[in-house]
Amino acid sequence: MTPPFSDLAGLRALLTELPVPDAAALSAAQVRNAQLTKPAGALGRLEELAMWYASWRGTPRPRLERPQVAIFAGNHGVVARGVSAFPAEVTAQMVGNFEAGGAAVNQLAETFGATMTVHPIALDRPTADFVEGPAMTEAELLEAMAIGWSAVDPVSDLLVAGEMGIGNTCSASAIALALEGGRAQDWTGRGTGVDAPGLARKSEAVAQGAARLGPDPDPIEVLRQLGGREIAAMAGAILAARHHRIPVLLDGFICCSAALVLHRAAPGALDHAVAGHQGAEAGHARLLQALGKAPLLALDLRLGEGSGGVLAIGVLRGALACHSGMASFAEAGVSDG
Ligand SMILES: O=C(O)c1ccc[n+]([C@@H]2O[C@H](COP(=O)([O-])O)[C@@H](O)[C@H]2O)c1
Ligand SMILES: Cc1cc2nc[nH]c2cc1C
Repeated sequence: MTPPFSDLAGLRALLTELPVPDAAALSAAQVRNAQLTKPAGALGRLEELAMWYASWRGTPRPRLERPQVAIFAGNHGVVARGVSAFPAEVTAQMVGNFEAGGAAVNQLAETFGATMTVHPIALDRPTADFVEGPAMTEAELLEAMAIGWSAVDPVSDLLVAGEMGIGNTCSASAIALALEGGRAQDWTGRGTGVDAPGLARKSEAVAQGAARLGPDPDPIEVLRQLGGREIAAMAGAILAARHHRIPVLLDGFICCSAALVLHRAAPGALDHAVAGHQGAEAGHARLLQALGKAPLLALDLRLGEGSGGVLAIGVLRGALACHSGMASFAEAGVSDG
């Protein structure tokens, strides 16, 4: 679907008029939750999860039928500094692997019944090295965000935004540092497994890139200056999902850096999103704290591709099956204490 913005002013305007959850569906779901055959609260966070989902879908007894995974790929100029364990050509090679069905996320998407689309963005045109200057022009940022927006199928009932991009943990760390502050080392991890000298180069690049922006930078400008195309596309996709009232399961460190941009640009911009997992990348736990999100899973993943978000579909599906399928005390003839 064509994005309803063609310039930064239009994008900023959208962030001020975000759809809100359906209050009537939420209260009906709360009433239903209280009547189900279990001790109050016994399904723990599954109860919250089901009611959250009901509120965004506008129905007290929802099912999850059309989950969508959208994977975005981009290349990064900063890779020339030796900040990744892998060369940049792996990005395009993995896109081929996604298209052929051979990546981990293909198997996970199939396991959890999600459709999957792959969106390589200008792989032959890496972003500029963000240590030296802006990673993207305004037009490039808008193009990438529009690709993300358009990738979201309005009839889907769940979105997982995933990514592939050699060097993108460096970009994600710089975004986090610029928006949250602290020390570059706190936000910088090993990504695909860079060695100690590479980690030192990466941390230095993160520090220098964020320092270029000065204190309290504008979040959308941070995305343009330090982001990658796939990160901008994920931000566009998460925003589109909000527009269509499609709940989102966030993936790993890079996905969460895209989410952070929206979170800082507009309070509540991630109310339709839940953290699918907490990964092993240094900085992800801190990033989730900054987002105020508790993860559903913690499996030490550090893959990206949307993998942790897709795995969490199973948890959400379980929550919805209980909420929408269980009998009430009255229906089952069980004394409600
Ligand atoms: O999602 C994560 O938390 C995550 C953590 C570490 C690595 N990755 C993936 O690894 C790639 C980036 O790693 P790097 O070392 O090249 O910056 C990129 O393709 C990501 O999908 C992803
Ligand atoms: C092989 C490989 C697969 C990936 N999937 C996501 N990021 C990746 C990085 C590499 C290097």
